[in-house]
Parts: sequence; C-alpha cells; structure tokens
Amino acid sequence: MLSGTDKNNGQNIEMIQRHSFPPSCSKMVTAKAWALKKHFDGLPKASDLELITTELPNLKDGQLLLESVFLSVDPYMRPYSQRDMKEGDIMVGTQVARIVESKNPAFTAGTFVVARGGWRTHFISDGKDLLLLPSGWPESLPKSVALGTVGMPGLTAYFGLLEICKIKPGETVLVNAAAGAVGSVVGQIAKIGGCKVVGSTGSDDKVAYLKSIGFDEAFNYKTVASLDEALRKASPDGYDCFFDNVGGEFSSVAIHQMKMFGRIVVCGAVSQYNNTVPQKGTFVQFPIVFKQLRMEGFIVTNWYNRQEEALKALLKWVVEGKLKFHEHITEGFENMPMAFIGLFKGENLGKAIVKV
Ligand SMILES: NC(=O)C1=CN([C@@H]2O[C@H](COP(=O)(O)OP(=O)(O)OC[C@H]3O[C@@H](n4cnc5c(N)ncnc54)[C@H](OP(=O)(O)O)[C@@H]3O)[C@@H](O)[C@H]2O)C=CC1
Ligand SMILES: CCCCC/C=C/C=O
Repeated sequence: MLSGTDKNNGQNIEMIQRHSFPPSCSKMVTAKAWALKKHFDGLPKASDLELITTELPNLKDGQLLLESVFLSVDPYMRPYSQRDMKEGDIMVGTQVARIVESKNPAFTAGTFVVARGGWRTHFISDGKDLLLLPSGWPESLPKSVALGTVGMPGLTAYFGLLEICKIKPGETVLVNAAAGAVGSVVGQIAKIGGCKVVGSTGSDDKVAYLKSIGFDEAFNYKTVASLDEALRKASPDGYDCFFDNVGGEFSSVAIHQMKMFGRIVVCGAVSQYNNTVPQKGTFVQFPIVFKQLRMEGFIVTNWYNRQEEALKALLKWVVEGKLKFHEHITEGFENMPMAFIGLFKGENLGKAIVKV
C-alpha cells in the first residue's frame, strides 16, 4: 500500500495499491501517478517528485474507472503541498477524464467529466465528486477549457471581480500575472463590464497578447525602469480595483496608487510561494486608512455553490467570442513536473495544461 494519504477528496477515490492483483482479475489497469517524494525547498525540482506505476483493482458496484485526458497544473499546488501534504502523498489536482468503465448507474462509459483525481493517469471514483461539462459545450471547444477559462481559474476571475471587487462601468482595474489562466479572464470580464483594464506581465510577447484580447494598457514588469512609474503612466488617476495574483513587491507599490475607496482582491501571491524564509514588506495601514480601501482575500471553492451560474456565463462569453482563451499545452504525463515548475518561471501563456 502507499505510505501517504490521499488528499484528492480521499473519500471518493480509491488509493492506488502498490501490490499486484491475482491473475484471476480480468481487467487489470496500469496507472501512473506523481507523488511528493520530498517537500519542495524554494523552486520545485523534478527530483522532488516521484513517478509511481501501479495496478488498479477491479471495480466494485457503484464505482467508475476514469482515464485522465487533460490535467491541470496550478500555482496553488505549491503552497498546498507545503501546508497540507506529507512526503509520499499523491499530488493534488484536477483533470478532464473519460469514464472508461462504469458500475455506477448515474454515469455511462465514454462520458467526459471534471474530476479531482490528483496527478494520476487512471483512478477509481464513486462518482460523488465528478462534474459533467456544462450543457451546450460545443464539439469544437477543447474539453481542456473546462480546466481553465470555463473552469476553476475562470470561476476565480468571475467571483473575485464581480463579487469581491464589485466592478462598475467606467472604473479602472489593475491585474497582475495578467496573461495567465486567472488574469487573462479577469481583464476580459472587466472589459465586458465596461472598465478600463491595465495588465502587468512578464514578457513582451505576453504584453502583445494582452493588447490583442482587449487590455487597454499592458506592460512588462521585468523590463520597466520603475514599476511605480509604469503604473502611473498606465492610469494617471490611479486604480479603483486591483486584482492581485502576485503579492510581494508589486502589491507594496500598487497599493499606493489606489483611488479613494478602492478595492483590492487578494487572489494569490505567486511571487511568494517559493520563499524559503518569511519576507518583510511595507506596512499597508496608511493607504488603507487614508484612502479608505477595502482589501479582501478569497478562495474560489467558497463560491462553488454558485458555480453552475458562473460556468454558464463563462461558456456563453466564450461561445460568443467575447472571452478569448489561450492554452499552454505540455504533452505527456511524464512531463507534469516540468509543466508545474514552468508556472514559476512564467513559461505559460494562458492556462497551463498537460495532455496525457
Ligand atoms: N484564491 C483562489 O481561490 C485562487 C487563487 N489563484 C491564484 O491566482 C494566481 C494566478 O494563478 P493562475 O492564473 O492559475 O496562474 P498563471 O496561469 O498566471 O501562472 C502563473 C504566472 O505567474 C507569474 N509569476 C510566476 N512567478 C512570478 C513571480 N515571482 N513574480 C511575478 N509573477 C510571477 C508568471 O507570469 P508572468 O510571465 O506574468 O510573470 C506565471 O506565468 C496565483 O497566485 C494563484 O495561486 C488561482 C486560483 C484560485
Ligand atoms: C480546487 C482548486 C482550489 C484552488 C484554490 C486556490 C487557492 C490559491 O491559489
């Protein structure tokens, strides 16, 4: 048996067994999975992860066998592994999977679902945590988009912007990591909502991409002489909303350019996830008090009671061409670690996906 526990909604997913099953089992399935071999220290390394090959047992009544088709790599996996995982655990994560075999009357083989199966090629589920793609999903739309713009990152943008920032037409919205999975949706929803949008990102190609999807202003934070000046130039009057994906130094500078009664949604802090020692930043109380700012953190899963409504809206915008998406696809399950590490080097434009 695996020595680690299963954090991937463990109640619903049968642990992969390390031992073989007797030859009498008719349908032995070989599954691969990535386990956390050693806790990350700074930037994750491929050698911190271990590829495990195992065989799955036959299905019991009520169970399904799933095969991952597309897997998601996301920045949250880095802080999550540190806080909530122990060495030996299978990496947490989400995939678009195809039902290979079903002994559960609620699901038929061949159906595609979004699952929280972790970094695995195959897994067994009782079906309780599987999500069908939203109805009306066009045949021409890649199913991987259910892991990005019409999935968790899209929901993050949707609820963060509409419910935490509560954008209003005519306002100016700032977003960093703007060419990524969440940021690119934030900017486009803000445009749909009648806002001016400023995006910060880490390469000139990404700047060009942001302009091509409708951002009013975009700059490369790695090459500007002064972040303070770049923010001021992009919006001399300041910012009503700041959707913060990056944290750290960027946030310390941007908070001073908020307008009176501005709102900051603290979505993530990707610049800080690989820190090995706690960092000190500037104190935030002065701008918060004197500009009467609201600064609020949130976790998207807290809004999942409304995910049906939001996925429907996101899919509609995609189909109408109002919400563009880009995917950074890495081929091969064995390359998952490199796809994950690439997030912290800015390698992805749009949603980082692994195609099995
Ligand atoms: N609160 C919530 O519920 C959720 C929060 N999040 C958070 O949203 C943020 C964006 O996630 P997501 O869109 O999936 O990821 P992205 O697709 O944006 O990928 C990460 C990007 O972050 C940028 N980045 C990486 N390292 C640094 C750094 N040191 N400094 C500045 N930028 C950096 C890179 O873009 P670049 O080239 O521009 O530097 C990279 O491409 C993350 O902080 C994530 O944790 C995501 C989902 C849910
Ligand atoms: C099911 C995925 C939940 C992601 C929450 C992310 C938090 C911060 O990055």
